[in-house]
Amino acid sequence: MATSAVRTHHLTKRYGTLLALDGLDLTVSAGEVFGFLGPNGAGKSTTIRLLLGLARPTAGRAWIFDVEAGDVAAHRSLAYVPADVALWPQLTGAEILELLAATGPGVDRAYRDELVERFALDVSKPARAYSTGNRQKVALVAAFATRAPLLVLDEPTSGLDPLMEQEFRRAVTVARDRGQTTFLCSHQLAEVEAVCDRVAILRAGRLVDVATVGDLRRLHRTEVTARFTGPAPDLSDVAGVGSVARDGGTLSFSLNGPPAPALRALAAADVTALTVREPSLEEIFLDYYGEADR
Ligand SMILES: Nc1ncnc2c1ncn2[C@@H]1O[C@H](COP(=O)(O)OP(=O)(O)OP(=O)(O)O)[C@@H](O)[C@H]1O
Repeated sequence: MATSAVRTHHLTKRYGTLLALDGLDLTVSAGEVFGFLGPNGAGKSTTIRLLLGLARPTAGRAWIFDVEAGDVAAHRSLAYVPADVALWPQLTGAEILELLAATGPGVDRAYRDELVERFALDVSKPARAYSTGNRQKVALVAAFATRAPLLVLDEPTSGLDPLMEQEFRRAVTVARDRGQTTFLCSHQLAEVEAVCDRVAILRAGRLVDVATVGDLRRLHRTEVTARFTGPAPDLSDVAGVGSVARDGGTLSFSLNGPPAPALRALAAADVTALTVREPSLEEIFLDYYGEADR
């Protein structure tokens, strides 16, 4: 049995002179929830199109469960939710779910009914009457109800309200419990942080990092607050310490790298309370790209 759900080797896509994807090497293990992040134009959708066989690579290769991406057989293993869901306008939600069930890799009808309830989807309406969020719900219900081993989700929750976002997270967890793999492309960093085992960060077509959210946090700055009595600890020239701010008996600073030098400096003062806050994925993302790139 294949242990990788998605594998790419030097996957490259060029549009004229633009290098949209530059030698991507990636392995997503079967059963993982994998986040695929990057600012606009980083090459995320290009990667997905290559994985689905909707575009041909300029160089390199990609496999879905060891089947060449683009091979019709690869489609039997996956369900896809595009960023812009287009549905047949004259068909009702229920008819569309039936149509997708007939063409997809098998469907769990009982679970599909449960998802329709959970996502509060009125399947009696024709698709032309659906809002963006409702179209997205139809595609999500259809994908989550399949037994496809791989779910490829491109910005699947951009139109969903916070309640539905919770249902989405729940459905991803159920998929993981069933052993399905989720490849999730998203700008909702809190969502990625909540559901993903690992994340890949892409920038200008190149892979910047692949790591667990925990590992990323450890690599990035932590925010430290220390309350003290007596003279303020001297943190000038302490390795890794930056953005020091003092407000009366409270000192806050950011810390990069090992905490030992900062702790030694704090030990010299009478510290009464210490809080250490790990960065959110959003802060890590901004560290990589800077505010201007968002
Ligand atoms: N068919 C195309 N022809 C020419 N250039 C393209 C084409 N498709 C994508 N590009 C370019 O390739 C680069 C990567 O685009 P892509 O859509 O993969 O980015 P993305 O990471 O999905 O961005 P977003 O978050 O905005 O969806 C961009 O510079 C884009 O303009």
